[in-house]
Amino acid sequence: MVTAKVWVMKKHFEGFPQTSDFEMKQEELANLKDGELLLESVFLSVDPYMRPYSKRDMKEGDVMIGTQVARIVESKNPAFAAGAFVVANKGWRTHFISDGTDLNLLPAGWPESLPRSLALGTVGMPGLTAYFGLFEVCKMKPGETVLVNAAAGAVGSVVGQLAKIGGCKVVGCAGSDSKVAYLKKIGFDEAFNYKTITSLDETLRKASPDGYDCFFDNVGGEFAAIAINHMKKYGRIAVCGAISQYNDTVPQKGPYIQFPMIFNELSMKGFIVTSWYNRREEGVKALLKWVVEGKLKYHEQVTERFENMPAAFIGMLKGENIGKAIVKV
Ligand SMILES: NC(=O)C1=CN([C@@H]2O[C@H](COP(=O)(O)OP(=O)(O)OC[C@H]3O[C@@H](n4cnc5c(N)ncnc54)[C@H](OP(=O)(O)O)[C@@H]3O)[C@@H](O)[C@H]2O)C=CC1
Ligand SMILES: O=C(O)CCC[C@H](O)\C=C/C=C/C=C/C(=O)C/C=C\CCCCCO
Repeated sequence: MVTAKVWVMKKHFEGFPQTSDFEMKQEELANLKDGELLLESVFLSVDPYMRPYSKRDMKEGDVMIGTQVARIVESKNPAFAAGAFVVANKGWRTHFISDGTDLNLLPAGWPESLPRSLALGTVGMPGLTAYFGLFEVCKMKPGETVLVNAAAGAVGSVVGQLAKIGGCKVVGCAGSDSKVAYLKKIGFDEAFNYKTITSLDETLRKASPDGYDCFFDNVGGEFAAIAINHMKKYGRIAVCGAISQYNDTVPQKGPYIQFPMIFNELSMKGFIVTSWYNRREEGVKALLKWVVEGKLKYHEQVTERFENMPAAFIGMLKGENIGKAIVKV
C-alpha cells in the first residue's frame, strides 16, 4: 500500500493566494489492477492558469490542478515499462495510479544531458504556447517587430527566442533589472523593466519608433491598453494571458480598444494552447531540436520539496521566477 501526499485548496483564493489557503493531506492508494500503473512525481509545475482555473473549475477541498513529470514505479500495463518517464495531469500529488490513457511519454531520444523538467517548460506546455501563439496566432513573418510582456517567464522567454530564430526584431519587458539582463543575454534586441520606467508609452515608442507588427500579450490590463496604440497597420495581437488581472477582487475598467483596432485594421485573437494539441508532437519536436542545437536557451527556477508547492506557486505569481517555475519533489 502506497501513501501519497497531496495539496488541496482548502479555501477559495480571495485576491492574492495565501499559504493558509492550502492544506497538505495524505491519500492511500489502492493495489494495482491489471492495466494500471503506479507513478511518482519527480517534478511538478506551478503555472499562472491555476489561479483563474481554480475559481472556474474547483471547489474547496479539491486537490490542486496541475501537471507533473512522473516516473513509472510499477506497471501492470504492457504498453508502459517501469522506470520510464511521462508527463501527467494529476494535480499536486506525490504518487498516483493511472490506466495509461492520460499519460504522454517523454519524446524518444530525450538527451541524458537535458533536465526532464523541461517537459513542463520550454519543451512542454509553455513552449508550445509560444510556438503556436507566435507562428499560428500572430502569424509572425521574418523582418517583423515583436513585442512580448512577462518576457523573462516560461512562455515569454521562448516567445522572444523563437522571434529571433524566425528573423524578427524582439522587444520584451519584465519586472526586475536582473530579468532585463537575462533578456539581453538570450538575444532580445530591446528590453526594459516595466516597474521602473516613467512612461510605458515613451518606452515602447523609443524601443520601436515604427511600431509593432506582433504583440504577444501575457499580461493584459493597463499594459495591453497602452501597447495597442503602438501597433502597426494590420498588426496582430495574440491574447495569451492576463496575469495582471488574475488576483483582482474588483474587475479593472476599460480599455476602449475600438479606435486603434479600426484605424490600424488590427487582428486580436485569444487562444488556449491545448486547442493546438492535435499538433503537439510537431511542436515538441521543433522545440527540442532548437534546445539541443543551442538556439533555444532555458532557465528554471527550481524550488526543492513537495512541501513547498504553495510557496513556489505564490512566488511565481509575485514574479520571483526567471524562466519556468518548477518544484522538485
Ligand atoms: N493561453 C494559453 O494557452 C496559455 C496562457 N498562459 C499565460 O501566459 C502568461 C505567462 O505564463 P507563464 O510564462 O507560465 O508564467 P511566467 O513564468 O511568466 O510567470 C508569471 C510572471 O508574470 C509576471 N507578472 C505577475 N504579475 C504581474 C503583473 N501584475 N503585471 C505584469 N506581469 C506580472 C511576473 O514576472 P515579472 O517579474 O516580469 O512581473 C511573473 O514571473 C500567463 O498570463 C498565463 O496565464 C500560459 C500558458 C498557456
Ligand atoms: O498542461 C496542460 O495540459 C494543462 C494546461 C491547461 C491550460 O489550458 C493551459 C493554459 C491556460 C491558460 C489560461 C489563461 C487565462 O488567462 C485564462 C483566462 C480565463 C479563464 C476563465 C476564468 C474565469 C474565472 O472567473
